Amino acid sequence: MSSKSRKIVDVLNGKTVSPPPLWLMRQAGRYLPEYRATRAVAGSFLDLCYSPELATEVTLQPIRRYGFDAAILFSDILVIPDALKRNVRFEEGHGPRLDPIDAAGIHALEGKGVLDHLQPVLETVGRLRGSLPEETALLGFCGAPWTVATYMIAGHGTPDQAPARLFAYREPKAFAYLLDMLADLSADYLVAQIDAGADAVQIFDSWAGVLGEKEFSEFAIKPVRRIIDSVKSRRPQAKIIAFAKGAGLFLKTYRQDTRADAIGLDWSVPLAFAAELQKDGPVQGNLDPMRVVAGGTALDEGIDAILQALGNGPLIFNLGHGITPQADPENVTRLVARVRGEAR
Ligand SMILES: Cc1c2[nH]c(c1CCC(=O)O)Cc1[nH]c(c(CCC(=O)O)c1C)Cc1[nH]c(c(CCC(=O)O)c1C)Cc1[nH]c(c(C)c1CCC(=O)O)C2
Repeated sequence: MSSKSRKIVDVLNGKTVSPPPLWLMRQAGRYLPEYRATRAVAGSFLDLCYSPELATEVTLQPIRRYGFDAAILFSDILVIPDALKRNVRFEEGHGPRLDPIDAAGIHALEGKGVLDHLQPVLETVGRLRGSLPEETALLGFCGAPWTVATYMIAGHGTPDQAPARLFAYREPKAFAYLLDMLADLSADYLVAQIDAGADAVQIFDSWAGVLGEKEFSEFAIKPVRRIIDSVKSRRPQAKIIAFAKGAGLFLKTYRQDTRADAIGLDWSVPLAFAAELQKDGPVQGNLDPMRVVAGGTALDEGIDAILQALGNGPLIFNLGHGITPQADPENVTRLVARVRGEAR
């Protein structure tokens, strides 16, 4: 690798970097006109995910425009269920749809061909490492088993993941089998992304916040720990960010028990608590994406509060969840300048 170190990797190694490096969850997406233009010629959303040429292009778009410190592979957490033949599709205005799975379906899942199916995504990772500026980190990712399982069981997004919570109580054996299988496939997938050129990987547990205490331990911590142990046993240098949205007070034990190098924080995490969490290691977050829609002083004040509370420790500046399609690209320009201290 290069002699120049990538700032996000430095932070993941526990260093304080000032100003903090930044990237935004969902930084390649519908708020960007160039993304919408590529999306329009790509066919379906999954066609875009499986086209190394177009997926590379949309990954690079926000890097060209804003010079973020990291690019995140353009793909989706649902490519694993797609590789498991769950008939994943993205319908305009409806979000993802899958064939809902039951206990018998879970035991019939066939994991063998999954990495072959994901070969185009791994090719995208390799192309990206060859096209990115030397100083820009490349992040790979996967969904956490709990969040991926919620979509597989319900067959679509729901406000509270009631179908998956109910299934977990009624069919504990099948559910545990599904989480273990997703964890093992995800670990293999992350190792392959690292080998293809990813500097670090993020595990997205977007639905961790609907779990009770015991369930958080069983369904959020345990499978993510299984992924991290598996990846690190094979690639000891691998750096892993774990983002459990809505995990609140569980975040302290989440970091300790998953052994993630950094934890992602959503915007509901109080900054004083975030500073406590930062004493145990690097944190990433946590601006409310609506502040990027609002712009102006709402944006500036949100940024300043995070920098003040967390800027003197290991921090990767990010949003508390993905940027939304309503965000004005000009507000992102303003955000980048302010985080980098160019606008105060
Ligand atoms: C739960 C989840 C999914 N996908 C993902 C998560 C976890 C993070 C989160 O909670 O946001 C992760 C994801 N999805 C996407 C990325 C790309 C990388 C990035 O820029 O962050 C990443 C990291 C692209 C995408 N994934 C999706 C889009 C929009 C689809 C389009 O362009 O037509 C993008 C850019 C589609 C998607 N994919 C998913 C949903 C619920 C949707 C529909 C929501 C929507 O329409 O905004 C599942």
